[in-house]
Amino acid sequence: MSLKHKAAAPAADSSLFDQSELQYQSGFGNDFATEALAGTLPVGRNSPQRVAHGLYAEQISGTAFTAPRDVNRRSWVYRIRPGAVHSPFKPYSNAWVEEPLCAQPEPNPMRWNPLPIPAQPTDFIDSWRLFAGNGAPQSMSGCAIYMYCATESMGHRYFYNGDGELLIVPQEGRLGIKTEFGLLRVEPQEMVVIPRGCRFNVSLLDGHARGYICENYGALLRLPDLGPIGSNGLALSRDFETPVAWYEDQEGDYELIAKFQGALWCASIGHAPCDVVAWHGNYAPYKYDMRRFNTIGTISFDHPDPSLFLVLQSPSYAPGVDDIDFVIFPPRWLVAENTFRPPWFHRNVASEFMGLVQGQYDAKSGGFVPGGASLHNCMVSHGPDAETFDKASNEDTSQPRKVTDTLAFMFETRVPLLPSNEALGSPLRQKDYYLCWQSVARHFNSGESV
Ligand SMILES: O=C(O)Cc1cc(O)ccc1O
Ligand SMILES: [Fe+2]
Repeated sequence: MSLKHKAAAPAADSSLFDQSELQYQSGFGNDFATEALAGTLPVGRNSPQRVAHGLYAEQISGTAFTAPRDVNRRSWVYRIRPGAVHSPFKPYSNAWVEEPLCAQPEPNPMRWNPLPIPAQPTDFIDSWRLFAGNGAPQSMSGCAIYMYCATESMGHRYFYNGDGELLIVPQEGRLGIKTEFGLLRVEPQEMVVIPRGCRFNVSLLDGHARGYICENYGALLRLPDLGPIGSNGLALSRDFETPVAWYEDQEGDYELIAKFQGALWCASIGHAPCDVVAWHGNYAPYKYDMRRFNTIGTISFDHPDPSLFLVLQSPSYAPGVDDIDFVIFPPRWLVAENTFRPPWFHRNVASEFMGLVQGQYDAKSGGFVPGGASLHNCMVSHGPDAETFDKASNEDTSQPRKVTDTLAFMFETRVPLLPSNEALGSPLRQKDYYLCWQSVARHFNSGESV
């Protein structure tokens, strides 16, 4: 049953995001305080007997009440109506959540072409396609990986995800995102994280939009420790941007769609859900411009492990082992001498789902295209294709070389990723992907040392 509300996006929506400078607060996981109406935030307490301006106080907890202070995340929001004011949720069926994961995945490398632009008008929420996943919302560990390709703004439809936080990586088309915590405009080369439970609405600012989503059921994404790198480097805390308070005060026919325990639900709601006038706390959406990543690599020899490209991690209970690593491969100098510079041939206990936002990835001469994806599961052999291998083994490594105009990324997971049946059988799947290694030549000569 689809309760899809066909109301068009209010005209004001696109102009909301037109402002060249939306305001953001800086710093990863900071304790923010922001008000759209001066004098709203209570001073010295969270829940006064009566909140200023006749608002309601509501706490949104993203971690256990008793989580250690350094990982404890919660925010207090002061809103026109409490979140509970909506009609009961009813099942909302939509193919993308019902799509099963393959129970018996094959140990083959896999690669897909980009999702085409849908022929039917499709908004952000209806456009998700499940590609792979592991774990389960019920155990609060693991993830699901989707790709989206949408042609319509969400209008009066809002969404929240009770199963996990959403890491969204746009590949084409800017997104204007209204959230309970304020407005975000996100463009390709940026990424955005919407916390579990946060209500939001996506407008398309460029006609259509395509990208990747990692739904994280487990521990909240955080910045990694830097160890011997020191106090600066990789993604810098100050470059993470969280919106300032913004609210809509509209009555009308709205829909609130929820994802909860692997199913979609829909409730009607008589007002626009982003009615938070002020908030404070450290549980809120944030975006990050990946062009700001301080990429660190070797200045001597050898190709380091890609953990050096880690932006955010969702830690597991095993020390040093993450449920999810979000890793990026931005433009960078390659200077390693007497080194095979691109990614090496390898097999990895972790499972690697990759996407390409722009340009060419340095391990592949073709086939891995912007908007496409690849999956190299636990211990599946992969690495540079034959052409890349030949080129890199003959490159003059006494000269530095710059890798430019490129941005690839990887969702790397601790447990194997089960591809969806839809992804396995999709016409987008490059069934001939394995061929890119079949012409890797035999050079063995027992009489020569190099
Ligand atoms: O292309 C890949 O497979 C991702 C990757 C990149 C790299 O530099 C080293 C290891 C690795 O898995
Ligand atoms: Fe790899």
